[in-house]
Amino acid sequence: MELRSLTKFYGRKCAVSNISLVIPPGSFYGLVGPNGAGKTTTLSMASGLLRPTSGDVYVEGQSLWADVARGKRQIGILPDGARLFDRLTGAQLVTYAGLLQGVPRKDVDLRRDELLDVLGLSEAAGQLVVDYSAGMTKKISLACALVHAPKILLLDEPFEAVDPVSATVIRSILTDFAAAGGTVVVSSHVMDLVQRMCDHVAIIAGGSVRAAGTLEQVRAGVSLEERFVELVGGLPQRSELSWLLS
Ligand SMILES: Nc1ncnc2c1ncn2[C@@H]1O[C@H](COP(=O)(O)OP(=O)(O)OP(=O)(O)O)[C@@H](O)[C@H]1O
Repeated sequence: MELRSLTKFYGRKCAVSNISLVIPPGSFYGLVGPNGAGKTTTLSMASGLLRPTSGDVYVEGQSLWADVARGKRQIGILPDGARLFDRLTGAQLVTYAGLLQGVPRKDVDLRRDELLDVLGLSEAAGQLVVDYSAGMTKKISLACALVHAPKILLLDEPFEAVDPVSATVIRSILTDFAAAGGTVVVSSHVMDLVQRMCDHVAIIAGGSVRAAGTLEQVRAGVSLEERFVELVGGLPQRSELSWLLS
């Protein structure tokens, strides 16, 4: 997958400016950056959810935005704060996602049950998604992203609100997926996690790429967190908050 000169304006606000990234097949790619850096906007444009102001995304050399429906069949998406059909049960939602992607009914049934089991959601399968916790919602969204067996996974904050056991399960699913030749892109604020999990990383700040490449290239001999602070800027001066501490 390749992002070429992606730019997004929201009205007069430039959220993403000329972002280009080459994401090699089979890579586990981390997208890190401070709040408001443009990670969600970038991932949304890369997933076919948000039309770029300019630039394009190429999947296996073909323009995503020339035929979004075709591109989306190859991509599994975990959008940040996505609106789900949350009056469906978890099982119904995954079934719906699979059928929508054209997966045969018997395969959907099999994959859904396996995904719910692996993600620890079997018991909640018959519960409405609106009644799920934040972590359960994240996991059911991930099941929806995986059910059509895409080649590329674009996951916005997949570990946010997820308990440590589920996070380990998700990490191992993603690692196996990448080892089998699939491409995974995750955004995260957790540097340690990205450093342990990803083989490539891009640091984004202020809507543009500050560093990108293999983890080792970007780290340049220090920890990812140190490199991040170095590139994004130092810690802001904290006011005394005397009113809070008195
Ligand atoms: N729909 C929108 N309308 C206007 N501005 C927006 C919109 N969505 C995002 N922005 C702005 O674009 C910039 C990038 O936002 P984005 O959500 O892509 O950042 P992010 O890196 O994902 O942040 P976070 O880590 O906090 O989730 C921010 O300044 C944000 O305020």
